[in-house]
Amino acid sequence: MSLLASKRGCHIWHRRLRCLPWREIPACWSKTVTRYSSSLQRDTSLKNTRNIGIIAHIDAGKTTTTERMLYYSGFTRRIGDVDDGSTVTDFLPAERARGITIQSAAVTFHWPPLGEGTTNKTEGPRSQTPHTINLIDTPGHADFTFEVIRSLRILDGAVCILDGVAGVEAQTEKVWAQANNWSIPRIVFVNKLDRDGASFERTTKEIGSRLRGWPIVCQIPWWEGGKGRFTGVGDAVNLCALKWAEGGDGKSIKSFTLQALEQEDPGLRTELIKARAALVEALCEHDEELLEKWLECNDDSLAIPAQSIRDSLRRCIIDGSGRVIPVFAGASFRNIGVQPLLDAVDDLLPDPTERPDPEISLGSVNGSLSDLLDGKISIVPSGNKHLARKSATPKALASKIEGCALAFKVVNDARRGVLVYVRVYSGSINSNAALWNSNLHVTERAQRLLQMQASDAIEISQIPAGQIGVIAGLKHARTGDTLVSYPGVNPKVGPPPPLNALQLRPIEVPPPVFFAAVEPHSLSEEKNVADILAILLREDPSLHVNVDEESGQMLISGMGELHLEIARDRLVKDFKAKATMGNIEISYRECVLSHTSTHRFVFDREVAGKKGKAGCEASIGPLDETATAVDHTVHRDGNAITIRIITPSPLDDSSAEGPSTPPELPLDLLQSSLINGAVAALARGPRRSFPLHASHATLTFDTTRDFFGPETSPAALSSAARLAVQAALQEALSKDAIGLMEPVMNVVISCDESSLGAIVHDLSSARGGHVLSLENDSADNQGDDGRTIDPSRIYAPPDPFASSSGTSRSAGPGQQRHVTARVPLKEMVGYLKHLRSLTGGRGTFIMSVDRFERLSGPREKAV
Ligand SMILES: Nc1nc2c(ncn2[C@@H]2O[C@H](COP(=O)(O)OP(=O)(O)OP(=O)(O)O)[C@@H](O)[C@H]2O)c(=O)[nH]1
Repeated sequence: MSLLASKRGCHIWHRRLRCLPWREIPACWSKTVTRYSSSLQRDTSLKNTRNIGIIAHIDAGKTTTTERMLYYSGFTRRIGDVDDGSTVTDFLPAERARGITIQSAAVTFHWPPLGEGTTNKTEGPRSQTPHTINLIDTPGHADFTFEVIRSLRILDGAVCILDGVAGVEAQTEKVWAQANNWSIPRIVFVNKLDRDGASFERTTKEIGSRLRGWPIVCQIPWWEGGKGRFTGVGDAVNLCALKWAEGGDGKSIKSFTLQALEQEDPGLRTELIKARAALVEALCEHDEELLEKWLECNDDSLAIPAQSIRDSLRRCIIDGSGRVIPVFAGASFRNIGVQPLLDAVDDLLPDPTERPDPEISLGSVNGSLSDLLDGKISIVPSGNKHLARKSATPKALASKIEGCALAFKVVNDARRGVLVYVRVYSGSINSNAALWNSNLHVTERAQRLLQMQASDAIEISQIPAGQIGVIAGLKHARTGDTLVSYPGVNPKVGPPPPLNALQLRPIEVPPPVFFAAVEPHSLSEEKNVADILAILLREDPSLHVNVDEESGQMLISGMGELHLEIARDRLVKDFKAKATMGNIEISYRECVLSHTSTHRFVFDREVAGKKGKAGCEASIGPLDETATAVDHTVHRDGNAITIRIITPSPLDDSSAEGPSTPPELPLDLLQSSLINGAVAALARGPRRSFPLHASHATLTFDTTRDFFGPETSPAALSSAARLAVQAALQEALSKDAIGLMEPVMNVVISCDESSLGAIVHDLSSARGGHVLSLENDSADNQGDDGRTIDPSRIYAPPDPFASSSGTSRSAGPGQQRHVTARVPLKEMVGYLKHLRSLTGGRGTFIMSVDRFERLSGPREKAV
């Protein structure tokens, strides 16, 4: 019924304007289809799968665009609205209340919708075949950058949405650079072109100057009559223009050929021909194949088939270097431009098989997953006599890996419990498989596998390599953990070492710089609050919780004020914990200024009704980054911990490397127990209870002296290590050798030339900052790989409103400047308000932790 109605509406629209027949517009752009269900056969072919993310600055329109994508794909029956809190992807109450995306939501849909398009086509646009699109919506606020990075590493491609008014913003640059690091192929969508002050030309030039790649304009905006309402786009790839019906749901679109444009809008036609020439010329600079085609066509850029251009665009972006950036235009809020953008996702972005092999780490060994599976990485540890004797080859050991997946998101679902989103990298994860968590060293069963559609789910039996899915029922897995299916092993010990330490695409969690105390309202509520915090930590590993051993006080720390405010909302409003969160304060650090003597501690106490006894010796000093690591050294939270195990000289096996520990105390268990104890001691400094930083603890365990048979349990070892390190810290305190450190931020401020002086003065005089650089958009822009982007060589259609609205920012007082500075975090608290007043509301900034710096005398007193 709705299908008929929508078609009829379109026909009327076509007749009235005497343009092209209905069939010229891809059917999928306008039909309403029913949502797919588990009974429908899903196209799981990897060639037709796109794992993509949407990245951008806060408020650029990611959620608004996603909602349209879901609507046009037939996934939803109405368009959700960010402003009235009815979106599908922002489904946490805190997200809906604030209108921002906090956690990236993953959603699967098809484009074109299933049942449409031609299947099994061997040539022509890929977008004529239904593709499974796994879409990850990522947050744009700087406090959640870590969430973006975590999502980025599992993506095969990304759509970067820019606000056509604000242009390229600081956060976009930051996420763009991260996407370069992960080599993610990208296309850009310039959104909000309906708004006053929008400038496609300026934004395109900024893409060149600030994102440091060559923008290739694939679509140009269509302003009604050249200067009127934003009504559609000119498509330089397919040589046509698309006009959206005013005020509709975006399904009524008229297509005009170049010929039809002669009558409809000759100005647009002329510009479209220019755009095609510029597109071909720019691509030919990067792609020999297209150059040959162009020569074959006698240098006639209009004669080159659209498919050749699509293929060339694909080739140019597939390496993920960002050197070529296809640019599309639209206004998703007005429902303009989203369907061709979806086509571009199918046509230009890669499928999982076209992506580079994921990197892995196995303890200290790094490599790629396929090298591991092909037996090219030596994984038989020389000290492991058992494996060596069985002459198990690396290939034989690795080939037993049935599936390997990365948990990229954990969500607590009110109905289904904790859901773990995974991307599978090899083999498959099967329902009910035993999964070894190589971060936590536990085995868990994948009780149920689901395909998520934002808040809806379909049960599936398998998640194959290349796909994204959800595992329900896991009790431990956290965001960022690697899960390995390795049948036939003891669930307690997992795959043979070092496979039990296999990590996919490991990333570092940045240090938290704000903290707040969490006070449960009653003693009986303590356990509940601790459980809820544990779920929040599983969801977001950039949150940290420390419980003070002595006072029992819980401290939660995170990346920014908003980050902790959201954690508080989740705790109190979503989970209904009876607890109060105290003021959000800066998380300073303590550091050890000189080396202490060694302190031995023998722990001898009953723990949970079991006797525990273990000894350990510890000393601590400042961290020397230049020193070469000896013994077993690990780095945790900015500190180093060295474990020395002293054993009687090896008796039986002179070829064995490393100390031979008592059989009931395997070396890795001994080391990890001691490390856990040291980490706990370093989490709370002796002077002001701030965590230690830049300190180096050395722990010695002498098996003849510190080992007491079965009583030396992991818990006793950790306690002995903690108390020995604490004793060393107390010595440092008594010698006045504990200093304070503060987080110093790397700040990038974007402002007009006219506010630059006031900002720089304020930063360096009032805030104790150091200005590092002052850039402008027209500066000589050299990319990381040394490529220089000359903005004057970038094609972009002229903006009809540029001169009248004064939006040009290329020269004069309106020119955009970017101030990079290092400023203590303390001086940046509440800075946005101040910046707004200095810049008449136009300035924006982003910041990230640069380092911790020792506080000087007067600043120390102010803490
Ligand atoms: N005029 C206009 N407004 C838009 C357009 N796209 C989005 N908006 C508005 O811009 C605001 C931000 O849109 P969102 O979709 O929430 O932006 P976002 O990028 O998801 O923001 P975060 O989730 O906070 O990162 C909302 O008020 C939208 O209605 C557009 O094309 N034109």
